[in-house]
Amino acid sequence: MMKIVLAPDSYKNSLTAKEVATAMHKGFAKVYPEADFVDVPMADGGEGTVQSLVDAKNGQIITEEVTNPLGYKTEAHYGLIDDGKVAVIEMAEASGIQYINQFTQNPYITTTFGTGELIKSAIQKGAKTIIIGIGGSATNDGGAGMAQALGAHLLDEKGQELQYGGAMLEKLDKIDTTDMLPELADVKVVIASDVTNPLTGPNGASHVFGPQKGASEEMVEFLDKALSHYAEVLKRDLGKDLEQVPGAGAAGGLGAGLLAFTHSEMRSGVDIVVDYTDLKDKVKDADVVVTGEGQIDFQTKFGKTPIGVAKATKAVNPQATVIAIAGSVGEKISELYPLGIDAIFTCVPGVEELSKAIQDTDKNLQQVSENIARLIKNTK
Ligand SMILES: O=C(O)[C@H](O)CO
Repeated sequence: MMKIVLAPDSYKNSLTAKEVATAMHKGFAKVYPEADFVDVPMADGGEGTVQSLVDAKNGQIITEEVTNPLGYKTEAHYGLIDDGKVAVIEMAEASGIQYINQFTQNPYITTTFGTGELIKSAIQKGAKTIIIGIGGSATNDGGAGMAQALGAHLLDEKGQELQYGGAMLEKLDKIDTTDMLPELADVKVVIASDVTNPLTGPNGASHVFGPQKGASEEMVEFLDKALSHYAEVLKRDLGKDLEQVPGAGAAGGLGAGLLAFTHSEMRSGVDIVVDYTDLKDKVKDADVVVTGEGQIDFQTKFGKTPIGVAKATKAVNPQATVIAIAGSVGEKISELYPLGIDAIFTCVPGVEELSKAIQDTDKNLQQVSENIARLIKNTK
């Protein structure tokens, strides 16, 4: 029997990954009603990762009141899967750039405290592994707020707790971890970072991502020095030398903070999702694997979902046909063929307003999926 696996990412501002998979499934089922279908919502550690993993694994969404980057209360969500043993968190839920605007943005004071509160909530509910997608942040605090929410004391010369924000790190004199959540010792943190920048320097968090969070040139210099000082104290007090580690500069240095204060490792986001959804097992006897994302172009090769799905499939089943369907197909997609995607299609039927294309995505995806299935059937 024909086996067809539908393993797309979400289409941003349009459909969740589960909804995309369902639309593809419906289109293929018109031509192959008897086929063995497996829908696997996918993600790459970015926006939508919590929803995709919760959908793929029949998990649960948890809502918590936490501190937003500006210090106000907000509601944020994370996921629990595998009977609550694994939590899935997107840091932007609590500490993302959507919380600031041109009037309120100020990376001197924005904090990752809320991300720490989400981690704490998950641990208190029994999670032993935390998958955390980092990026899209409003912060430049090196994950200091996150560490404080988990009980670390970041003290100044007078032994006073540092206030929120990246600028305060300049005053850091001592780190005391004795009051940190004891359960942290048995928790593994798996970090999916959106970039590989180091913590400091010209390619570091402050220089590259500070301006988008409201840092002027002068602020960038100050924040970079503050993070460098923070890195020195992390090295001295926790024995972790993180300043130039790839990904340490992600999410305003939250990468460094997680590596310093938790038992953690950085991995490619899509590889994490491939593992937790058992994708390789599901595709190993598949005839056709369909993946996709809202916009596909040569940049997809830098760790986006379709390439992760294609590589995972070809590693265990080189004979399978891997097809990608996207809303928009951009430049140099030929760079994706040697990486395992056999053919790429757009689901947009013609020149039209973006809003219309977004509105019709479900219908259009079904249509193109049916057409692809008809072609496959005809050539078999
Ligand atoms: O949050 C940020 O600073 C950017 O997305 C890079 O991680």
